[in-house]
Amino acid sequence: MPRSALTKPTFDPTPIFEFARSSFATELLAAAVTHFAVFDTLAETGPISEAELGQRLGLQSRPLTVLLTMLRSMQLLDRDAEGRVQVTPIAHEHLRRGAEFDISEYLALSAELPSVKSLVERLRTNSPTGTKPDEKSAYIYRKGIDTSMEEERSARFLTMALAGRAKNCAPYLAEGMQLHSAERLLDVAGGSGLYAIACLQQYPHLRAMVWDRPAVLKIAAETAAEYGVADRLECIPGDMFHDPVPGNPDVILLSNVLHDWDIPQCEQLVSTMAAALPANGRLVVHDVYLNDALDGPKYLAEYSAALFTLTEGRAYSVAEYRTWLMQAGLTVDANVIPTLVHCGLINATKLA
Ligand SMILES: C[S@@+](CC[C@H](N)C(=O)[O-])C[C@H]1O[C@@H](n2cnc3c(N)ncnc32)[C@H](O)[C@@H]1O
Repeated sequence: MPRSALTKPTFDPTPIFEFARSSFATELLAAAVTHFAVFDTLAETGPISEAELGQRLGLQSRPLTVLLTMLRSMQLLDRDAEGRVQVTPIAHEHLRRGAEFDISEYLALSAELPSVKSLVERLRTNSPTGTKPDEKSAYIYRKGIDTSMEEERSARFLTMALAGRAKNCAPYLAEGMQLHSAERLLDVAGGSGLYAIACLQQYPHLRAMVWDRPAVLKIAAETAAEYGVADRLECIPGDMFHDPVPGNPDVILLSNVLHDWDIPQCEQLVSTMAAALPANGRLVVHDVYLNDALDGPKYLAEYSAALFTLTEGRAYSVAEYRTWLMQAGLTVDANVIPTLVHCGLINATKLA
């Protein structure tokens, strides 16, 4: 009897994901106070633009956004009326060296932990794991980087890690995708294929393709057999940045893909996928979404830091996704359809 990808979990695992990611809050706070002296810098300058703060701290845009999103979500920084970064009253009282109720020495206790020092180095160099000679990147493949996704054992480990989340989210995703009149779904960088598989089980007329690296597709093929949909699922090896979009899909899914990449690559991927769609075709993003003000929520600021350390991306806001989708000529639905584990679907259509 094939397995069902449409059975929902009894208990929502979201709190467990939050616990697992929460160490990034501790580490970023220690980094900000002790290694980057964010609060002392702002006490000296008063409110300044993000760009100027980035220059003073020696941080490029991606690490600066990850750090500021976290500190805003903790309500230690906010913006003044002109949008400049400023210290909040609680941070002014407690995180300024020499202030009467200063607690920064207490936070310095954790500043020398190896995990904090490693995060500080990654923030300074804007580099994920895989950028040192003895390391390999996780989840990302592009020409010129050494990545675990090309080697069978590590690709399996990383893909199965995400299959755990996918099993929980997939029944919700399949409902939310609304594929009653779709014919061919392309799951770009689809990993284990569980999202495409759930869609195939939910919509019996549908065919699907998973496009990913060859080592990852071995797992997708095994999973399709286990779930009894191998006859309707095609595994297509390729490089989404360089190869033509395969299979003439009328719906393209980008699930947890764009958050692995920096903004120029996100724009490139969205524009390539939009160009490959027929009139009335749909591009669907499945991801987590920071607040448009990039000030939280805290549990996603933590996830954004996790993504920053593992990949070349971070978490983005709905406003950021909307901008890329609209730039690519798509019409974006107003609502995000929630799935699970803070994820949701943004649906964008290529109107005729
Ligand atoms: C974070 S995982 C997402 C997997 C799945 N879509 C999900 O939601 O769980 C990113 C996937 O992108 C794939 N990938 C990375 N770079 C790629 C590239 N250049 N071409 C095709 N696939 C790529 C990885 O192998 C990995 O399976």
